[in-house]
Amino acid sequence: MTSYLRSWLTGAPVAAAPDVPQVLKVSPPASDDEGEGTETEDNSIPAFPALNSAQRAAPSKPPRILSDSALMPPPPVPSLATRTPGVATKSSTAGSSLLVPTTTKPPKPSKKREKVALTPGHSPLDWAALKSSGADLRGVDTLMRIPPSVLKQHRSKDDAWTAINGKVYNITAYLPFHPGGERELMRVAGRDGTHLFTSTHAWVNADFMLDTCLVGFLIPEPSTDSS
Ligand code: HEM
Repeated sequence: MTSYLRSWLTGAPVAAAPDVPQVLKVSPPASDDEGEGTETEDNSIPAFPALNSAQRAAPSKPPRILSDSALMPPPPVPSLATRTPGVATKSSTAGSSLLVPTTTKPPKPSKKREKVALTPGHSPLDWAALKSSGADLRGVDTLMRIPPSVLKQHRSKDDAWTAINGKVYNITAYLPFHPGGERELMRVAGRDGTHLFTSTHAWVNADFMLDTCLVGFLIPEPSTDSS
């Protein structure tokens, strides 16, 4: 044993040492999957980049440094503090390109919709109560076919009709209940008020609000041509 250690340390050839077990060199199987690999299989890891690759062939160059003119210009400084919501900035290079487009529109200097103080007993709830009270708000017995010439005859405060979306309503009873005021509502008396009505408040359901005031349907003026 001592002679074996000495020869191992000094590198001298080992003399016959029958008491020392032989170290066997065991090579692993060629492939884990196949188990029984052939001894000729090459398991060496390829060089990366490959020895015959273009990378290796190309002479190594230092990284290209861009000149100022080749560089992308820096982004403009956003002028958010001075920005008015919904208003585009004057210069497109002064930060507006960074701003998210907005759907908010600046308030239009349009005509103000005047809210009218309704007299006591004329709230929307009072109107709903009157509608369902069974009171005659039409003033006619049957629904009629009404041409514009007939509609025109009903344009006074005591007898006001108007046409909304092809339906003719007696708006006389509704006048004091109208949140926009009697005067505004009287503008459509005796004529087709569809356009004015929709452009003022398209969300209002006239069909429902005036259902008990329906007097008929607007028809085109019958032709006076006798031939
Ligand atoms: C004949 C059918 C009409 C009905 C049933 C009717 C009904 C109403 C209702 C329910 C409101 C309140 C809406 C709300 O608070 O959002 C209102 C408001 C108003 N209406 Fe009418 N309306 C009629 C016709 C008209 C017409 C023809 C005009 C104008 C020419 C008009 C002008 C207004 C105005 C200015 C308001 C604004 C009041 C506010 O801002 O609160 N309406 N109307």
